Amino acid sequence: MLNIYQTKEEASRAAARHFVECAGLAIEKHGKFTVALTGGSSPGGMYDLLTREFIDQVDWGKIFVFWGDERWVPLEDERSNAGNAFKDFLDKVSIPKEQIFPMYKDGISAEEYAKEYSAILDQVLEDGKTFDLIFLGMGDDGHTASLFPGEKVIHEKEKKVAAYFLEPQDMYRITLTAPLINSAKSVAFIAFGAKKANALYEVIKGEKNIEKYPSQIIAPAGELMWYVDKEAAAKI
Ligand SMILES: O=C(O)[C@H](O)[C@@H](O)[C@H](O)[C@H](O)COP(=O)(O)O
Repeated sequence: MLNIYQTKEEASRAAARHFVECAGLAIEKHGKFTVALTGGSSPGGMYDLLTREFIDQVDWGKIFVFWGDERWVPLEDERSNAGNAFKDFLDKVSIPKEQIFPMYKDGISAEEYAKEYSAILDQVLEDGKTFDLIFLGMGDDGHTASLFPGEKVIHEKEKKVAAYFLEPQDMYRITLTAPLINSAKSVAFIAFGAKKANALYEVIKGEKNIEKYPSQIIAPAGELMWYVDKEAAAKI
Protein backbone atom coordinates (compact mmCIF):
# COMPACT_ATOMS: atom_id res chain seq x y z
CA MET A 1 0.00 0.00 0.00
CA LEU A 2 1.35 3.41 -0.99
CA ASN A 3 0.82 5.93 1.84
CA ILE A 4 1.59 9.51 0.83
CA TYR A 5 1.80 12.23 3.50
CA GLN A 6 2.09 16.02 3.29
CA THR A 7 5.27 16.06 5.34
CA LYS A 8 8.01 13.67 6.29
CA GLU A 9 7.04 14.16 9.95
CA GLU A 10 3.58 12.75 9.24
CA ALA A 11 5.05 9.86 7.26
CA SER A 12 7.50 9.12 10.08
CA ARG A 13 4.62 9.10 12.56
CA ALA A 14 2.70 6.60 10.44
CA ALA A 15 5.80 4.40 10.14
CA ALA A 16 6.31 4.54 13.92
CA ARG A 17 2.68 3.55 14.41
CA HIS A 18 3.21 0.63 12.03
CA PHE A 19 6.19 -0.48 14.14
CA VAL A 20 4.07 -0.33 17.31
CA GLU A 21 1.19 -2.24 15.71
CA CYS A 22 3.35 -4.97 14.18
CA ALA A 23 5.21 -5.38 17.48
CA GLY A 24 1.94 -5.70 19.42
CA LEU A 25 0.49 -8.28 17.03
CA ALA A 26 3.66 -10.39 16.85
CA ILE A 27 4.16 -10.41 20.62
CA GLU A 28 0.54 -11.37 21.16
CA LYS A 29 0.86 -14.17 18.60
CA HIS A 30 4.28 -15.66 19.28
CA GLY A 31 5.76 -13.87 22.26
CA LYS A 32 8.39 -11.87 20.39
CA PHE A 33 8.86 -9.37 17.59
CA THR A 34 11.60 -9.72 14.96
CA VAL A 35 12.42 -6.57 13.04
CA ALA A 36 15.13 -5.53 10.57
CA LEU A 37 16.13 -1.86 10.50
CA THR A 38 17.24 0.19 7.52
CA GLY A 39 20.27 2.42 7.27
CA GLY A 40 20.24 5.86 5.75
CA SER A 41 18.69 9.04 7.09
CA SER A 42 15.04 8.15 6.39
CA PRO A 43 14.22 6.26 9.63
CA GLY A 44 15.48 9.14 11.87
CA GLY A 45 12.06 10.70 12.44
CA MET A 46 10.49 7.34 13.23
CA TYR A 47 13.28 6.52 15.71
CA ASP A 48 12.76 9.84 17.44
CA LEU A 49 9.04 9.17 17.93
CA LEU A 50 9.62 5.60 19.12
CA THR A 51 12.06 6.78 21.78
CA ARG A 52 9.74 9.50 23.10
CA GLU A 53 6.05 9.63 22.27
CA PHE A 54 5.55 5.92 21.61
CA ILE A 55 8.04 4.58 24.12
CA ASP A 56 5.40 3.20 26.50
CA GLN A 57 3.46 1.46 23.73
CA VAL A 58 6.06 -1.21 23.02
CA ASP A 59 7.17 -4.21 25.07
CA TRP A 60 10.86 -3.58 24.32
CA GLY A 61 12.09 -6.66 26.20
CA LYS A 62 10.52 -8.92 23.58
CA ILE A 63 12.08 -7.31 20.52
CA PHE A 64 14.84 -8.88 18.41
CA VAL A 65 16.65 -6.41 16.17
CA PHE A 66 18.50 -7.11 12.91
CA TRP A 67 19.49 -5.00 9.92
CA GLY A 68 18.52 -5.10 6.27
CA ASP A 69 22.06 -4.26 5.24
CA GLU A 70 25.33 -2.85 6.44
CA ARG A 71 28.54 -1.25 5.27
CA TRP A 72 31.39 -3.49 6.43
CA VAL A 73 32.83 -1.01 8.92
CA PRO A 74 33.05 -1.09 12.74
CA LEU A 75 30.14 0.38 14.67
CA GLU A 76 32.24 3.41 15.69
CA ASP A 77 32.59 4.39 12.02
CA GLU A 78 30.11 7.12 11.09
CA ARG A 79 29.07 5.08 8.02
CA SER A 80 27.86 2.19 10.20
CA ASN A 81 24.10 1.66 9.94
CA ALA A 82 24.11 -0.17 13.27
CA GLY A 83 26.25 2.49 15.00
CA ASN A 84 23.80 5.17 13.89
CA ALA A 85 20.77 3.17 14.96
CA PHE A 86 22.28 2.71 18.44
CA LYS A 87 22.83 6.45 18.77
CA ASP A 88 19.40 7.52 17.52
CA PHE A 89 17.26 4.65 18.77
CA LEU A 90 18.57 1.53 20.46
CA ASP A 91 20.55 3.25 23.23
CA LYS A 92 17.31 4.96 24.29
CA VAL A 93 15.02 1.93 24.64
CA SER A 94 15.32 -1.14 26.85
CA ILE A 95 15.95 -3.95 24.37
CA PRO A 96 18.33 -6.51 25.93
CA LYS A 97 21.73 -6.18 24.20
CA GLU A 98 21.83 -9.91 23.42
CA GLN A 99 18.68 -9.47 21.30
CA ILE A 100 20.36 -6.93 19.01
CA PHE A 101 22.36 -8.31 16.07
CA PRO A 102 24.46 -5.74 14.21
CA MET A 103 25.58 -6.99 10.80
CA TYR A 104 29.25 -6.54 11.64
CA LYS A 105 31.86 -8.40 13.65
CA ASP A 106 35.56 -7.71 14.16
CA GLY A 107 38.19 -10.23 13.10
CA ILE A 108 36.15 -12.11 10.52
CA SER A 109 35.46 -11.52 6.83
CA ALA A 110 32.16 -10.15 5.57
CA GLU A 111 31.52 -13.43 3.71
CA GLU A 112 32.11 -15.51 6.84
CA TYR A 113 29.89 -13.27 8.91
CA ALA A 114 27.12 -13.51 6.30
CA LYS A 115 27.02 -17.27 7.01
CA GLU A 116 27.03 -16.68 10.76
CA TYR A 117 24.28 -14.09 10.48
CA SER A 118 22.19 -16.51 8.46
CA ALA A 119 22.61 -19.15 11.20
CA ILE A 120 21.51 -16.61 13.83
CA LEU A 121 18.42 -15.85 11.74
CA ASP A 122 17.64 -19.57 11.54
CA GLN A 123 17.60 -19.70 15.32
CA VAL A 124 15.74 -16.51 16.11
CA LEU A 125 13.17 -16.03 13.35
CA GLU A 126 9.76 -17.60 13.71
CA ASP A 127 9.85 -21.05 12.05
CA GLY A 128 13.47 -20.22 11.22
CA LYS A 129 12.47 -18.09 8.30
CA THR A 130 10.21 -15.08 8.46
CA PHE A 131 10.67 -11.59 9.83
CA ASP A 132 7.66 -9.91 11.40
CA LEU A 133 8.73 -6.58 9.91
CA ILE A 134 11.54 -5.32 7.68
CA PHE A 135 12.14 -1.59 7.17
CA LEU A 136 13.82 -0.59 3.94
CA GLY A 137 15.12 2.67 2.57
CA MET A 138 15.37 3.39 -1.13
CA GLY A 139 18.35 5.13 -2.69
CA ASP A 140 17.91 7.88 -5.28
CA ASP A 141 19.09 5.25 -7.79
CA GLY A 142 16.37 2.77 -6.79
CA HIS A 143 18.60 0.48 -4.71
CA THR A 144 17.34 -0.98 -1.48
CA ALA A 145 19.24 -2.68 1.33
CA SER A 146 22.56 -3.43 -0.45
CA LEU A 147 20.87 -4.57 -3.65
CA PHE A 148 22.49 -2.06 -5.97
CA PRO A 149 21.75 -1.60 -9.70
CA GLY A 150 23.65 -4.04 -11.90
CA GLU A 151 25.03 -6.15 -9.01
CA LYS A 152 24.53 -9.89 -9.21
CA VAL A 153 23.49 -10.07 -5.54
CA ILE A 154 20.07 -8.79 -6.70
CA HIS A 155 19.40 -12.26 -8.14
CA GLU A 156 20.72 -14.31 -5.20
CA LYS A 157 18.34 -17.21 -4.61
CA GLU A 158 20.11 -19.60 -2.23
CA LYS A 159 21.54 -17.43 0.53
CA LYS A 160 19.53 -15.50 3.10
CA VAL A 161 22.40 -13.14 3.74
CA ALA A 162 25.08 -12.19 1.20
CA ALA A 163 28.30 -10.21 1.34
CA TYR A 164 30.19 -8.79 -1.62
CA PHE A 165 32.64 -6.09 -2.62
CA LEU A 166 30.81 -3.06 -3.99
CA GLU A 167 33.35 -1.57 -6.41
CA PRO A 168 31.83 1.90 -6.83
CA GLN A 169 31.96 2.44 -3.06
CA ASP A 170 35.23 0.57 -2.56
CA MET A 171 33.85 -1.37 0.39
CA TYR A 172 32.25 -4.64 1.37
CA ARG A 173 28.52 -4.70 1.87
CA ILE A 174 26.43 -7.30 3.68
CA THR A 175 22.73 -7.59 2.99
CA LEU A 176 19.60 -9.64 3.46
CA THR A 177 18.73 -11.11 0.06
CA ALA A 178 15.52 -10.63 -1.88
CA PRO A 179 14.03 -14.09 -1.09
CA LEU A 180 14.44 -13.53 2.65
CA ILE A 181 13.07 -9.98 2.50
CA ASN A 182 10.14 -11.22 0.45
CA SER A 183 9.26 -13.89 3.00
CA ALA A 184 8.54 -11.22 5.65
CA LYS A 185 5.09 -10.71 7.10
CA SER A 186 5.43 -6.99 6.54
CA VAL A 187 7.92 -4.88 4.57
CA ALA A 188 7.86 -1.11 5.00
CA PHE A 189 9.76 1.32 2.77
CA ILE A 190 10.45 4.81 4.06
CA ALA A 191 11.42 7.43 1.45
CA PHE A 192 11.40 11.22 1.56
CA GLY A 193 12.28 14.15 -0.63
CA ALA A 194 12.33 15.26 -4.25
CA LYS A 195 15.53 13.33 -4.94
CA LYS A 196 13.55 10.10 -4.58
CA ALA A 197 10.74 11.12 -6.97
CA ASN A 198 12.14 9.58 -10.13
CA ALA A 199 13.12 6.25 -8.55
CA LEU A 200 9.80 6.01 -6.70
CA TYR A 201 7.91 6.50 -9.94
CA GLU A 202 10.02 3.89 -11.75
CA VAL A 203 9.77 1.37 -8.91
CA ILE A 204 6.01 1.64 -8.52
CA LYS A 205 4.73 2.60 -11.95
CA GLY A 206 7.61 2.07 -14.38
CA GLU A 207 8.38 -0.87 -16.63
CA LYS A 208 9.90 -3.84 -14.88
CA ASN A 209 13.69 -3.48 -14.89
CA ILE A 210 15.07 -4.99 -11.72
CA GLU A 211 18.70 -4.58 -12.82
CA LYS A 212 18.16 -0.84 -13.00
CA TYR A 213 15.70 -0.38 -10.11
CA PRO A 214 16.39 -3.20 -7.64
CA SER A 215 13.62 -2.03 -5.27
CA GLN A 216 11.19 -3.49 -7.84
CA ILE A 217 12.20 -6.98 -6.69
CA ILE A 218 10.56 -6.44 -3.32
CA ALA A 219 7.20 -8.23 -3.43
CA PRO A 220 6.66 -9.79 -0.02
CA ALA A 221 4.45 -12.72 0.86
CA GLY A 222 2.93 -10.47 3.51
CA GLU A 223 2.04 -6.79 3.20
CA LEU A 224 4.10 -4.14 1.42
CA MET A 225 3.82 -0.63 2.85
CA TRP A 226 5.34 2.60 1.57
CA TYR A 227 5.63 5.63 3.88
CA VAL A 228 6.55 8.57 1.66
CA ASP A 229 6.14 12.34 1.64
CA LYS A 230 4.51 14.27 -1.18
CA GLU A 231 7.85 15.37 -2.60
CA ALA A 232 8.98 11.78 -3.09
CA ALA A 233 5.58 10.98 -4.64
CA ALA A 234 5.60 14.03 -6.96
CA LYS A 235 5.78 11.97 -10.19
CA ILE A 236 3.15 9.40 -9.27
O1 LIG B 1 23.29 1.24 3.81
C1 LIG B 1 22.63 1.80 2.97
O2 LIG B 1 23.08 2.30 1.93
C2 LIG B 1 21.19 1.93 3.24
O3 LIG B 1 20.66 0.88 3.95
C3 LIG B 1 20.42 2.26 2.00
O4 LIG B 1 19.74 1.21 1.41
C4 LIG B 1 19.55 3.44 2.34
O5 LIG B 1 18.45 3.02 3.08
C5 LIG B 1 19.14 4.21 1.13
O6 LIG B 1 20.29 4.59 0.44
C6 LIG B 1 18.33 5.43 1.49
O7 LIG B 1 19.11 6.34 2.19
P1 LIG B 1 18.46 7.65 2.82
O8 LIG B 1 17.48 7.20 3.82
O9 LIG B 1 19.62 8.36 3.48
O10 LIG B 1 17.88 8.41 1.69
